[in-house]
Amino acid sequence: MIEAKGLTKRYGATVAVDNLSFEVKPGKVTGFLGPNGAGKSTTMRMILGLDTPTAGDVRIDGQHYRDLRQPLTKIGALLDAKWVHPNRSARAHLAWMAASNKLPKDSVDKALEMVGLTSVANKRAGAYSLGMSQRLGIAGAVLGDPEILLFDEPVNGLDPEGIVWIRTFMHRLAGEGRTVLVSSHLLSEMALTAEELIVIGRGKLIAQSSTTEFVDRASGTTVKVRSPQLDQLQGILQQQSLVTRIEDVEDQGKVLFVEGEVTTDKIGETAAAEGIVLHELTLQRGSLEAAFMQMTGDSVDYHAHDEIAAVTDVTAVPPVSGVEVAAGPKEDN
Ligand SMILES: Nc1ncnc2c1ncn2[C@@H]1O[C@H](COP(=O)(O)OP(=O)(O)OP(=O)(O)O)[C@@H](O)[C@H]1O
Repeated sequence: MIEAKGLTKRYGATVAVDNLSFEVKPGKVTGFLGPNGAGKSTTMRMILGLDTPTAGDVRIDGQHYRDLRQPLTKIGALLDAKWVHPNRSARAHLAWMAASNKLPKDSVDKALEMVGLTSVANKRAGAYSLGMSQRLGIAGAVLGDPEILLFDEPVNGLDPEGIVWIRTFMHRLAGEGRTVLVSSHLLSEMALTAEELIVIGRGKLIAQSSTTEFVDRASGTTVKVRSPQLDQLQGILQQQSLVTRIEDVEDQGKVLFVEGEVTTDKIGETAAAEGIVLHELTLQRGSLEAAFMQMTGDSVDYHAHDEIAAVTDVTAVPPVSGVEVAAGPKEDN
């Protein structure tokens, strides 16, 4: 488990992280979200002892990083996939990491196998594609078989196949009972990857909850109903003080939408009691993009309004390609 209490980091006049408290629990993938400059990387660096908090504290299973005896066996991290020496092979790079951390010799082969780099392990890392470099960075993170893993923007710049691979890999690590914290700008991808979320803005905590709760709280749920007796059903639901509207939907005809605190069970039972035929009864959730924009709107430092609008407009892209919420594209390396 990772536990931050009142974590604060100031760089001169800039408050990068502001009195941040959160917990990252084992057995789940926790997404770490926030607009550009929200303080995600600074927080991750403080967890790893690479930056010293100005105030507050962050601990890994009760200990500070600097007090861990063999850090790689407790916590592994991917912060920057391109920090490997370009002339070194993946195997040589991992062997050096393993030796300097007194890890068993077979840890290198195990890590290469886990990330699928065995067949190219002797090639120089400088010739690797971005996807292969990310895998090598992840191999470094899992080398010591740690219980806790941090990944800063692991899917940045990857193609759809690479993104799906990373998602599956994160789920596997969490399924093994590990604690997995992953930051990303790709919200639709995070919606598929993370069960839990920590959302920050301007260094402050905005929300910590399950992904479903976060989305439902910010954007609510709607029940969609298709029926040949829509007007009759609408009348009955309105008598129950439910908020309803009927819309013409392309290729579907008239559709009834019921908003607010309502379940498909309740509507189904009401319809059955009145002998109303239903052709469709579906719970519709808001998107993580919409919830994120709503919750972090005030904490975005330097978005132009038209940039936010542009981002909102592209939320219909397929899940795998994701949505970039940042004000500008992040560097791939
Ligand atoms: N070494 C530093 N010196 C001065 N300011 C810094 C330093 N590192 C970060 N900052 C500032 O702290 C704030 C938080 O930055 P940080 O990189 O942690 O945010 P982030 O959420 O990771 O952003 P991004 O998504 O853009 O990577 C920003 O205003 C940034 O400019």
